[in-house]
Amino acid sequence: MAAITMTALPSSVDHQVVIPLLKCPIAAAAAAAMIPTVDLSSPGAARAVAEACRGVGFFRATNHGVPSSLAATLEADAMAFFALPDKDKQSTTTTTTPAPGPGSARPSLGYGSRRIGSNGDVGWLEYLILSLGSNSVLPASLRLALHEYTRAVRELSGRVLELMAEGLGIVGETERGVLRRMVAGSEEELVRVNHYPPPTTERDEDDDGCVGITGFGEHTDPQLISLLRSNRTAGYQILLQEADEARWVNVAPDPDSFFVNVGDTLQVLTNGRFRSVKHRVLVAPERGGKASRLSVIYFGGPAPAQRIAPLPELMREGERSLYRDFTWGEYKAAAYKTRLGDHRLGPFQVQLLPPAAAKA
Ligand SMILES: O=C(O)CCC(=O)C(=O)O
Ligand SMILES: [Fe+2]
Repeated sequence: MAAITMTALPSSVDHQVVIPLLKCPIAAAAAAAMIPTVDLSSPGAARAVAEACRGVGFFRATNHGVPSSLAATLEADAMAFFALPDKDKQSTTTTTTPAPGPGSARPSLGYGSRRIGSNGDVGWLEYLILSLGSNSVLPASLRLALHEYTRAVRELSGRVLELMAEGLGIVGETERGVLRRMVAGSEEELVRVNHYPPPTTERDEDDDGCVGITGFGEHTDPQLISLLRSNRTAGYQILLQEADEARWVNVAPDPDSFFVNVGDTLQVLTNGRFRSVKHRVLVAPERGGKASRLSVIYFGGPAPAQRIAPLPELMREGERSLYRDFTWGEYKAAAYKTRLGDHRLGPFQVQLLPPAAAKA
């Protein structure tokens, strides 16, 4: 097996943490064709969004209407933040919330490095995680940039949720807002800024190509929807299900687009018609490469008391729910007690999912 020796650490924290190695998957060029792209301004957008969510659970959204200047400003401010000394970054925690203990029902808000959640997951990254409703002690310009950016991305998320509903056949001015309304004003919206410093490594190549290290371990996102934008540094991968085989596929970075993920909650709300897709970030040492990956992800979740069950308007006669009833609060509590890669919907499932895209 190939070996990677880390010779530079992104932070002085936790030198003992051992970050797992990963094998690189198939070449990005071959993978590009497998990632659906939806032009959100096109008349067929609702149908295309639904098709992508049924098949892959993931798509690249173009013509999304979020001004590129907002992302550029945020990116510059976030990079400046991550370049601060560790002690300054670590003092950036939310003012109102104490750190959660192991197995807690909520993520630790504020700055983090290497450790993801409280159950032993680690990755080659540092990050900021903020609840849109919380008070954080961030440098003023970063706070403003995040505010402006998330305001635009929230709006985009609402539009995409409407397109999803429409693509599922829920039409009518009011009716198609069913998913959008679950997220808007729920106070369960999070934004996460991830910074993956370039590793300085010695690497070997094995027969299948290179290996890298875990930036962010494999998982599905628990909320309804996630919208990700990154800079030009590669690393994001999704697990593509093809017939009986699942394989990791590189998603070529595209700072002009948003990448939309179906979350676990949306899978349940659609009774398995839409799929939450497993994804991860691999940090691969490119020879001589010094580029950091910076990504910003908006997560849209419902209110804690929201009942999560298949939407009645979608259910065909005689169709049974694949899941037992639960609330978002219950799911969140269960999800944050697990490891990243666990099948978190498993304990809520009462019937196996049919093969992807088999349902109309
Ligand atoms: O940072 C990335 O590119 C993706 C990270 C991710 O999947 C997450 O934060 O849920
Ligand atoms: Fe994720």
